[in-house]
Amino acid sequence: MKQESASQSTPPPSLSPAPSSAQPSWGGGDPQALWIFGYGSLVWKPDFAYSDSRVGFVRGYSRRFWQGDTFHRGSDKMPGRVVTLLEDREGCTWGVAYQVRGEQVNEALKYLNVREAVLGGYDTKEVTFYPQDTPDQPLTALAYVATPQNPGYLGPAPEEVIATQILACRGFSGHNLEYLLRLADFMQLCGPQAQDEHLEAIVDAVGTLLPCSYLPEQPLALT
Ligand SMILES: N[C@@H](CCC(=O)N[C@@H](CS)C(=O)NCC(=O)O)C(=O)O
Repeated sequence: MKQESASQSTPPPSLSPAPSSAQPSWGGGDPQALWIFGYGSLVWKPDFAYSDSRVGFVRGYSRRFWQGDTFHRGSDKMPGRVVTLLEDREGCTWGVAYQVRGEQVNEALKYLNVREAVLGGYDTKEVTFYPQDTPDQPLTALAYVATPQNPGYLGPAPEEVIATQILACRGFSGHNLEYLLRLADFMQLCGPQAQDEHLEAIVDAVGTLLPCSYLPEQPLALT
């Protein structure tokens, strides 16, 4: 379901995946393996054992801070804002895919079921993941996506409103601002080809709302 025009760039031609002849594989050729795609807190805090990881992207989805969170980064009275994936033909979302193998598979799924589904309202969805270094060898991965049907879903709001909510919320995993900035840090590390205008607009709005957070280029001369 397309709820707003695409606002994220797709990867440059050099990163575009190979023609459809390249078929995704669940475990990258290893029958005992499973890839799990993270695009929010899983990017910096997977908190499950894995055997391999890849930075890369999924196409056909845009990341949006449209999921409410009353446990990790918010409370019942003040739900925080965390990310989900919005189906968007022109969308491209960067994140990290983690390969779990053997006993790691069940351990990871049991852990994520509690963290993402029970506590977060996310469902699982199969996505095609394109590793940054080998986009012509896509992988099938499991992603946790919060759909509009889940009770915690908050849906679209102006980025300034989202920024205000993020600044006001904290939960059992920490402040909602930490969640936003850690994701922004990851996107910085991905390089210039990884753009997320929605995320950038929220970070800019936070900067406007928090002028005291402005750090001058040069260290202040302490008098
Ligand atoms: N499913 C997305 C988003 C996951 C996400 O951010 N989930 C929240 C649950 S509401 C979480 O685990 N938060 C832990 C934290 O904020 O430290 C991902 O793959 O990263």
